[in-house]
Amino acid sequence: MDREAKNEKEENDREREKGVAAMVACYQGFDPAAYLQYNYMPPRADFDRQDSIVPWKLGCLHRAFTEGDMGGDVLVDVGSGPTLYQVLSGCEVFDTVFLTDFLEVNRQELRRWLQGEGYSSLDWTPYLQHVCKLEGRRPSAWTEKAARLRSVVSDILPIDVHLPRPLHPDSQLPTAGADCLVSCFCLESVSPDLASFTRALGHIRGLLRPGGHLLLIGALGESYYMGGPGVRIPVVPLDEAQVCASVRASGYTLVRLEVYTLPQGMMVGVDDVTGVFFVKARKP
Ligand SMILES: C[S@@+](CC[C@H](N)C(=O)[O-])C[C@H]1O[C@@H](n2cnc3c(N)ncnc32)[C@H](O)[C@@H]1O
Ligand SMILES: O=[N+]([O-])c1ccc2c(c1)CN[C@@H](CO)C2
Repeated sequence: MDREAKNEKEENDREREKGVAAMVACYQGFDPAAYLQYNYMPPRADFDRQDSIVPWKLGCLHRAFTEGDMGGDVLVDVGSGPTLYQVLSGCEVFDTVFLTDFLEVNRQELRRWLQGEGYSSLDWTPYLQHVCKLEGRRPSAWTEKAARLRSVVSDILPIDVHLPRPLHPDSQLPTAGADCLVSCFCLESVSPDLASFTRALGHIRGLLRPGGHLLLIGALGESYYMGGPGVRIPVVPLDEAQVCASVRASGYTLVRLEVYTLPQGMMVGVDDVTGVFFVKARKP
């Protein structure tokens, strides 16, 4: 690499580090309870509304986890935040689940749920009941599903998707890697730009064994969201083509893309998201 190219690379690296550091600063005010209130209560989480976002997400995850092409023991959720919906189907398929997040406040929120009912900021019962219905079980089986999830969560780990190795080396992940990754509204919400989003996809790919699957849910057309009162967090605005290109450029085979377009009733003033994507991909 000649001197000029080396200088340009060093400048780009410095810019990238500044962008990532700025994102870290944005997240210092993240408020798990407020975030749950904004996004995981009606109308966005209304199980009686055909056009509600959360039932659409749960349907995508249920189909992806139960269509018969997944196997193994270990599921890792990347950037869990204070939410559990993303592993309610997967916990029936995998015997070991790792939840992960960058912030201790979110890891603490998840630990509170693990302690038992009534300790967490949101009542996840309607979610558990809805996924039981998707599985053809009676809604009252939600207590069995809650017990199953509590039994398979192996640890709640710190993670940073901007590191080439996002998890700490002694995180007890199998050497070969996880059998499945799920990640929802994380990478585009923590990356300063598209290149960083794509790089983070590459970093988490290293957590996955060859032949393992990635289930990715994220925001389309979003430039910011509120992570709490007065906590405005910038987001990389993505379109479908960029999502597919980044998934492929970071070394996955795209299995399918599903897209949800927000109706007016789902725009509640906490972000400017216009759609949600669901990607099922595979590490060759
Ligand atoms: C929009 S929230 C998504 C939460 C949840 N997965 C969901 O589906 O609602 C983004 C999450 O990314 C986490 N995060 C922030 N910086 C991160 C980083 N560098 N690496 C991994 N996660 C990060 C935040 O703490 C937050 O929980
Ligand atoms: O409607 N939802 O289910 C929902 C859930 C979480 C989030 C959004 C929408 C949109 N903003 C992202 C942050 O980038 C977080």
